Amino acid sequence: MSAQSLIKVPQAGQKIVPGQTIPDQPIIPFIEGDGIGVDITPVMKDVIDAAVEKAYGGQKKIHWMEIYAGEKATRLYGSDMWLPEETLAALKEYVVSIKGPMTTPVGGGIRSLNVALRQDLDLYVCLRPVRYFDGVPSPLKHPELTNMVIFRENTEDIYAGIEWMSGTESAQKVIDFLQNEMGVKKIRFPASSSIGIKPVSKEGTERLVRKAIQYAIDNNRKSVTIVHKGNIMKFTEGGFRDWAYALAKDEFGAELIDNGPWSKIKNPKTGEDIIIKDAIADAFLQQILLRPAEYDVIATLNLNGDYISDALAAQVGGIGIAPGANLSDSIAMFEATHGTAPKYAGQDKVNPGSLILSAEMMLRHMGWVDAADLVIKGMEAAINDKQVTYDFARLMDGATEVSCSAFGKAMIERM
Ligand SMILES: NC(=O)C1=CN([C@@H]2O[C@H](COP(=O)(O)OP(=O)(O)OC[C@H]3O[C@@H](n4cnc5c(N)ncnc54)[C@H](OP(=O)(O)O)[C@@H]3O)[C@@H](O)[C@H]2O)C=CC1
Ligand SMILES: O=C(O)CCC(=O)C(=O)O
Ligand SMILES: [Mg+2]
Repeated sequence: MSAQSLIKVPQAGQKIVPGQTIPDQPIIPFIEGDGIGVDITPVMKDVIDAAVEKAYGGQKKIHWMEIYAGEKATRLYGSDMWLPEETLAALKEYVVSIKGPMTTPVGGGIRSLNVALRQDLDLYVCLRPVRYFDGVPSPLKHPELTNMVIFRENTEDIYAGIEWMSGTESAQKVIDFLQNEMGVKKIRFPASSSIGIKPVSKEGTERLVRKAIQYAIDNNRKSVTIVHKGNIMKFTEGGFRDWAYALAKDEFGAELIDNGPWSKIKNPKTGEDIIIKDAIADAFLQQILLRPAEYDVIATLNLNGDYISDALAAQVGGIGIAPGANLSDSIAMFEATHGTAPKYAGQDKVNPGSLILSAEMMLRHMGWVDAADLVIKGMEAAINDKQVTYDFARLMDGATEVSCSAFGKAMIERM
């Protein structure tokens, strides 16, 4: 890694320090992102600056600090510098940050930088709330019934990227080990198989499920559903389910309903029951379409969570307004659910809503609730006035299609 420093720390502004009051003038690092990052990131900053200015009349202000990863980093630091050391250091030091999407090639090439960031910073919760905004076009008759919050495990599973390419010495070694030492007889076509490993741990499951249940308690939600494929992958996905139920019992006092496995917790803050239940992933994917009102907080593994995120986003209008956060116990890095949408890059066309709503989550995380509320108000009003980007305009009657930047302006005018 290069020792050169390209990050310009803003002259004014202060670091956010975990456990201390958020300063009025925090420095927030941002990664622009590849592809449509160049379109959506500046719009997100403008909208957030306007909301903060309007909410606090200049008393509070974000000092944005650009840090680099992905293709932009390779242009600035050198051709193999996808994730410079100083970027990682800044994300750790400044604690709260936001990023645009980054490209991961299919098949060969670099491994996901997004996954690398989550693993290096141990951002074990991927938090993705899915809610409906009035007026947004949706394929469902009652999209407003979809109101779920996904807690996706963010550091383990097949997503950890432990795999070996077919035909390599390494793949052969693993196959030999499995066949000769572990008695595995079921690898079909062993001479040409690539092999991947799926680690799922008790600790990793427990810390994720603990956060999901605590969220349900703090936000007065009705249920937590553990989504897994534990009938087939018994010790990984099945382990996730069993450890999750056990944690609900041991740490939150969950009691079995009838003979189980469903259980319930009395919310200590409201006295209401929170149902702890589970669903097998394939059945869950059809039920969220047919009976979405029955699901609330979702706790799931990494790959399931990836699929479920985009599927649920589609139910409420698509990944143009699907926000998210990656969280550890001390660091929060916000990012949209969608990727770099390369065919639209640089066209000022796509919906900046996902990244703006990710920043809205960031404002709430900082306790800047008035500014966050203004962001929601601006978005609701722009959609209500049918001033929307192409993704909504193509499905709405009487809409005016506006550009990415014009949607940001439409939001600001309506705060
Ligand atoms: N966290 C991250 O950084 C992520 C990165 N990626 C990476 O992004 C790259 C591209 O992935 P891909 O599979 O094409 O998925 P994308 O999410 O980038 O795009 C898929 C489709 O979703 C729609 N879409 C995405 N973003 C928006 C937006 N802001 N506004 C409106 N519509 C949007 C577009 O649909 P339509 O064509 O219908 O207009 C687009 O073609 C890959 O390299 C992938 O690895 C993927 C996901 C997350
Ligand atoms: O890292 C990537 O390229 C894809 C990640 C992704 O799809 C997600 O986290 O939702
Ligand atoms: Mg995804």
